[in-house]
Order: sequence, then structure tokens, then C-alpha cells
Amino acid sequence: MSDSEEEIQERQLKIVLLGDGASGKTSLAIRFAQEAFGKQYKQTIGLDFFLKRITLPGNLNVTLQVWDIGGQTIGGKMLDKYIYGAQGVLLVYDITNSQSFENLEDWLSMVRKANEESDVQPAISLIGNKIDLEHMRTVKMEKHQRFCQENGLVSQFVSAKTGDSVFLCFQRLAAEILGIKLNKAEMEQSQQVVKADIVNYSQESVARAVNPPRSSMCVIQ
Ligand SMILES: Nc1nc2c(ncn2[C@@H]2O[C@H](COP(=O)(O)OP(=O)(O)OP(=O)(O)O)[C@@H](O)[C@H]2O)c(=O)[nH]1
Repeated sequence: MSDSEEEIQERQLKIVLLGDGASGKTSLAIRFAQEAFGKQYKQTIGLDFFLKRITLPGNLNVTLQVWDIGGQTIGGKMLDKYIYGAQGVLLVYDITNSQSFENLEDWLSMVRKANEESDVQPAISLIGNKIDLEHMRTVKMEKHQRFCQENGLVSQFVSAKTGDSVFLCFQRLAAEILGIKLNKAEMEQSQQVVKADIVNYSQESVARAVNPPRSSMCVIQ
């Protein structure tokens, strides 16, 4: 076999991103595939694709075909077809939006329905996104963990904004599909250190912090 034929035969995995609109699916796909983030919300109509090659332990190269499915496709005719044949699913919700968590039952049942007739079921991870907004969390950690236990899901918290654990969630899912165990060091390596924004405080605000007025306001950036 020539080198190029081997290249073509390299393992590709279909990974589908599902969850409510605005939970951050496109942002996760862009953070993973292009290492970028945009603040502006642009609704995905239908679906988008991203490709990214990763190396798993043992020097195993795999290409992830990431299918970013618009949240509005729920209940639509095409959804079954998009999900069909996926080896992995990232079920995404926004930790600051309880409704996006409540609707996971529906998304999960879509996955089960689309794969009803296949012998192999996809590996599924539950992704709690926007952990940079921990102070605004409305979905309790225990609820997340219980949902994972009840449905046999891999659990992960991420932030598409800071990049925290984004690569890790895709890597863990790929490893799960291929039956590869990641050790602690490998997982920690993929976690990526979160960079804090540098804020230039004015003289005035520093003075205020040292000597605060009676009622102060907390500004979250
Ligand atoms: N703070 C914060 N905002 C995020 C994060 N991820 C996504 N967002 C923002 O949330 C909004 C929605 O993100 P999208 O990635 O477009 O959401 P989506 O799930 O693809 O939405 P649909 O296309 O409607 O399905 C955007 O304004 C993003 O900038 C995150 O981790 N932290």
C-alpha cells in the first residue's frame, strides 16, 4: 500500500454535537478545530462540519469529523439522518441555563431513536459548558452527575471561551470509542491552562479598591 493510500485509510470518527440553541456547540467546535472563540452568537442553520486530526496514546492518529448540529433542528425531519452512524456524541448544555439541561432528555432520546436499529451504540459525553461563568451556574453539579450515572455518560465540564478542557472532552470521547484508556498525566496535559484576561485598572479604581465606598458594585468582565 502506498503512503497516500494509508493516509486515506486512516481512522475517521464521526462525532456529533447536540444540545439546545446557544449552549455553545459551534463555539466548542471552533475552539477545538481552530483554537479561536467569538463572542457574537450566530445561530447554526442545519449543520456545519469541522475536521481535526488528533494523536491518541500509542501514536494513534485519528481524524475527528465534527458535526455541529443547529439546536433548532430538534423535532425536525433531518435530525435522525445527521445523528445516524455517529460513533460519538457530545451532549452540550449551558451551566447557566437550566432549560438547556432539562431538554437533554429529549436530545438523548433522539440519539437512542436514531440508533435503534444499529448494533453499536455511540459513546456519549455530557458536556456542561460555560464554566467561566461559574458564578452564574443554575444547574447543580449533583444533577449533572446523576444524569451521567443514570444514562452511562462520560462527564465533562468545559469552557469554549477560555478553552478549559475543550481538547480533553474530544480526546476522551475518541479514546472511549476506540477503547483506549487515558492515564491521569495524559488527561492533565490536555486540560490546557486557562489564561486570565489582563485588566488595566485605572488609578481611580485602584484607589477605590483600597478605600471602597459604602455601597460597591461588582463588575464581571
Ligand atoms: N461565557 C461563555 N460564553 C460562551 C461559551 N460558549 C459559547 N458562548 C457564547 O454563547 C453564545 C452561543 O454560542 P454558540 O456556540 O453559537 O451556540 P450553539 O449551541 O452553537 O447555538 P445554535 O447554533 O443555535 O445551536 C455565543 O454568544 C457564544 O459566544 C463559554 O464557554 N463561555
